[in-house]
Amino acid sequence: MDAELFPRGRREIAPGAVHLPDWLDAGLQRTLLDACRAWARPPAGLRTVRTPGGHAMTARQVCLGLHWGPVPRCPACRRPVRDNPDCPGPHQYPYAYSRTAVDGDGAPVKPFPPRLGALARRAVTDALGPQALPTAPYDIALVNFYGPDARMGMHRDADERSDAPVVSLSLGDTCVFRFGNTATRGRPYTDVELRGGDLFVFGGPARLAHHGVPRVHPGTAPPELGLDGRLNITLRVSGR
Ligand SMILES: O=C(O)CCC(=O)C(=O)O
Ligand SMILES: [Fe+2]
Repeated sequence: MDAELFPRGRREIAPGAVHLPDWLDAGLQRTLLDACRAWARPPAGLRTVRTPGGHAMTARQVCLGLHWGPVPRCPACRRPVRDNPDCPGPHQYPYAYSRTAVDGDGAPVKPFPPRLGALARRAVTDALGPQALPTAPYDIALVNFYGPDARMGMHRDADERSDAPVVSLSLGDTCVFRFGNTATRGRPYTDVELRGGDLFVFGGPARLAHHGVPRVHPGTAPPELGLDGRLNITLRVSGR
């Protein structure tokens, strides 16, 4: 028997941030995993992202719709513009969206599949209600693959021009998802266990909250799925 001591149900982690356990049924998890495997293949496939500081992110990533990644450093001062607001260089942000895998093989980004847009709208409706649906369509997917030692540091999803809720789907291994506040990368935050099949949506006052993945629990994926590791699919509206 595998009874939960504390049954997992819908939980509001912060105003506008909702965790819905077991939102994806086994068939949809399988379908999404197969699709992720296809999206991960070149051209414009899975890559290692380097931060503007030069560090390699441990979660590897592939983008659909628009490619998210670091822009080259400012040619004038060689520093990310975020660190030097007076820099005369042409770049405004250390990360930006582009139509090609600029920090990968340079190929055009794969198109955003309409069925992911429909899934995102269903997710927002279930988590936050139909009034939270954006007028603009969902048009960006980031697929993150986490091996046993991969993590993601605290950050905000702040490169979009839309305040539409972010939709996050988990497949495979369980992780600790840290959901914090809009002001700092530190406390207060809440650690949420995200398992394969779970949905997490953050919008409204939580849209620009810091969040990250401090830990993945290797070997916790449901064996029947056939995924060694964790996949996260993050769906966003670019507002372009
Ligand atoms: O893997 C996750 O659950 C979070 C991913 C994330 O925050 C991102 O891609 O911006
Ligand atoms: Fe994020």
